[in-house]
Amino acid sequence: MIEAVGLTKRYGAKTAVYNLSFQVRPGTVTGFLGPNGSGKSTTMRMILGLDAPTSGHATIAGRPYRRLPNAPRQVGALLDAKAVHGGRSARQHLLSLAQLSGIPAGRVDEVLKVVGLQDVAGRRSQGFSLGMGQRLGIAAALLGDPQVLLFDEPVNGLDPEGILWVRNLMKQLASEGRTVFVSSHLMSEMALTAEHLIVIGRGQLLANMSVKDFISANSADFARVRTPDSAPEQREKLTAALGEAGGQITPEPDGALRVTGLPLPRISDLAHAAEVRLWELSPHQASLEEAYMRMTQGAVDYRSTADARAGLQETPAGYAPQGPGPQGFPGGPGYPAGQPGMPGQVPAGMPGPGHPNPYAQAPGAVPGPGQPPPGPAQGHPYGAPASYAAPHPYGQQPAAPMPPAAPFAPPAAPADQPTPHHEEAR
Ligand SMILES: Nc1ncnc2c1ncn2[C@@H]1O[C@H](COP(=O)(O)OP(=O)(O)OP(=O)(O)O)[C@@H](O)[C@H]1O
Repeated sequence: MIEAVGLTKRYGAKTAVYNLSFQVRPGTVTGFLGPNGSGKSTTMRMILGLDAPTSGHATIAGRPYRRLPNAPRQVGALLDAKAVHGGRSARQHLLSLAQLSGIPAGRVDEVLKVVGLQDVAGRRSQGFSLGMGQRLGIAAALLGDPQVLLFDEPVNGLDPEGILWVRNLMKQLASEGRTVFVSSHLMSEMALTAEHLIVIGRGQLLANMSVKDFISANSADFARVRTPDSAPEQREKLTAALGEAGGQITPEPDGALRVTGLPLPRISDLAHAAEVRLWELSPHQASLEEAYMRMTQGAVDYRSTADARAGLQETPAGYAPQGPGPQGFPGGPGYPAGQPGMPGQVPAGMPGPGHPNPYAQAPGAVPGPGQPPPGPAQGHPYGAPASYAAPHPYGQQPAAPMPPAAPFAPPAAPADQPTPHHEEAR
């Protein structure tokens, strides 16, 4: 199990992670979601002992990573697939990692097969595509057959076959009783891969709950209603009737109406009473992506000008932006003990009032209790040391039965291709 307790990380004036507490349990895939810059990588680096927390602590199997006996044999991680010596072949790279951790060389070919790189194992990794680099990083994480695995954006750059393979691999690793903690920006993918979610925004915990609960807590159920396209007056009549009955109606781009606040039978009765024919009356629930966008909309640092959230509904009624949150939300039932409740616990730099998410709507946003003023720059270089290579684990057990991936059709690049100096410097 991975546990974070009150994790806080400041880089000078920047609070990257604030008072983050959660547990990642074995046996399920736990997704780690958050907008760009929300602190996911920083959190993973603190768990892996690569960054020192400003306060709080993180443990794996009850101990800080650096105090784990045989840490490299217990924990595997993919943090940065590019942290590979480009002049080495995939096999050489894995062999050097294996040697450092006392892993038998035979394990290298096993993991190369698992990730589908056996046919390009002799190629220099500088010629690898993004997806091949990801596979090599995953191979390194699996090298020690570890019980605890952390993957930062493992499907980055993978094609659909690769994404499916990663999904199945994560699930299999979890089904073997391992702890699998995986960050991703692909919400649809996370919905298929993870059972549990930890969502952060601007370094703070936004949700810690099952995918199912996350979607239902963040989605306003709505009905789609369509009247005959050839009769716009019917649509207007229905809009008026539903509005009078207390429904909220939003036109959809295809001419349908999105109705909230009225149950389906009531909509049907109102349409009947108004003598409006319906071509469609269907119940809908938001996808994980929509639920995620709704939850994090006040905690996004970097946003495109064409707002992808256009068309999303306002915060659903009953979302309880003030007072106790829903199950698993800050201040709500099931929320992890020791987390700051809502309101008034928003640290400096967090969104202020008016944002439709739990933190942003907390009245009187103030620095967190006991939060010291920003300290001097911490001087933790973000890119150093070689990140995913940090925990190069190995378990003495025989290799876990993992499904091999389809091998790559190797690109035509000679194995002895000279390595430009600047590439080596990566
Ligand atoms: N070494 C550092 N020095 C200063 N600021 C840093 C450093 N590392 C991270 N940060 C800042 O901390 C915040 C969190 O960054 P982090 O990389 O952890 O986010 P993330 O959720 O992993 O982002 P992404 O999804 O874009 O990878 C960002 O604002 C980032 O700029």
